[in-house]
Amino acid sequence: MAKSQVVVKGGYKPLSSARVWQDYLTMTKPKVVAMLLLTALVGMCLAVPGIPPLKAVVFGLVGIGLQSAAAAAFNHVLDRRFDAKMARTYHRPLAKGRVETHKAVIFACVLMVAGFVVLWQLNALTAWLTFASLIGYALVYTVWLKHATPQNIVIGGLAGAAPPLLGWTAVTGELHSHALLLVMLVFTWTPPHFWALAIHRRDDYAKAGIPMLPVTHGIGYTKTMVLLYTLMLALVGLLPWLTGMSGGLYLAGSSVLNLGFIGYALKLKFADEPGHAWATFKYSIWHLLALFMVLLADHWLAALLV
Ligand code: HEM
Ligand SMILES: CC(C)=CCC/C(C)=C/CC/C(C)=C/COP(=O)(O)OP(=O)(O)O
Repeated sequence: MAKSQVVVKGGYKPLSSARVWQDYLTMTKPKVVAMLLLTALVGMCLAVPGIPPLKAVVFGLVGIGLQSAAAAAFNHVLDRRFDAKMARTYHRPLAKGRVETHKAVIFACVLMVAGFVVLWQLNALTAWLTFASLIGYALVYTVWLKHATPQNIVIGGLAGAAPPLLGWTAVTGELHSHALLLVMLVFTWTPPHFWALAIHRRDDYAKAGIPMLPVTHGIGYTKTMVLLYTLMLALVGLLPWLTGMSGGLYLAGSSVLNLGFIGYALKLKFADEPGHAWATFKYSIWHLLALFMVLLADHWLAALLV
């Protein structure tokens, strides 16, 4: 039976085109890419005093979005056998065999090339840095780090942390220390974001033979690491204010958000209850969304006040 067919009474029926579209969309990890684009957009806005140029915003978001989606699709291809072993991922299009591997590879390549060409219209620096992030996630993390060390997501997290810098260079064509501060924020946020989920899904990762921290070092140790990284995030979170990049609104907003994250991590370590690791993971997503909104609000407030 062709993989694009399903068994029905009396024969086979092709998958509906809506289902096929849905599968290709799923391969791009749309919610993750949306969050990556938000951090890129904030990087673009913080790079200049007023509103960034429309061409840089549109081409930058489209290009970074296409390359991120390509990286996610490559991840689906390369991880399909591991995805098939985990309850969270066994229903994915490639793991289930609904999309054939060669079609997914072509899809990812088209997104990758299109994204590169779009970013090239802006500047070579952004095109190459974004491509490096794609390689970092799709190859270095997915193929090697993920299966090699429990520090996989710490090192691999650099690719996911890059979009604020990519947004910044899309607008200015140059690297800037303030853009690197934004990268540091996402980089420090990633371990508690992921390890909270990995605690919740520990048995899944063990079954698939993936050496995530709760599998190799135990849940108690991972909870300690989550707490330490939330404390580190609170310190890194002070840097935008200490360096004069952001003002009082940012300091107040980020402090509330970071203290909230520390609160979740403390409860996870010292007063855990069923479902709290999952709640901590969910909080991490709202935390990052709100943190970048606060950075933006603070930046525009400063522009209004001068
Ligand atoms: C190496 C770094 C990272 C790892 C290993 C990781 C891992 C994961 C995993 C496994 C999920 C799926 C959870 C589920 O079962 O629903 C997830 C969800 C999510 N991640 Fe991450 N993540 C990383 C970095 C990032 C970054 C940098 C961002 C954005 C800036 C991000 C944003 C999100 C969002 C928005 C979701 C929710 C998606 C949904 O609800 O479908 N992640 N992450
Ligand atoms: C060009 C650019 C900015 C690239 C970065 C692209 C990108 C999609 C980064 C997000 C990181 C992420 C979702 C990791 C989870 O992978 P996983 O394999 O551990 O999770 P899974 O088991 O859910 O697939």
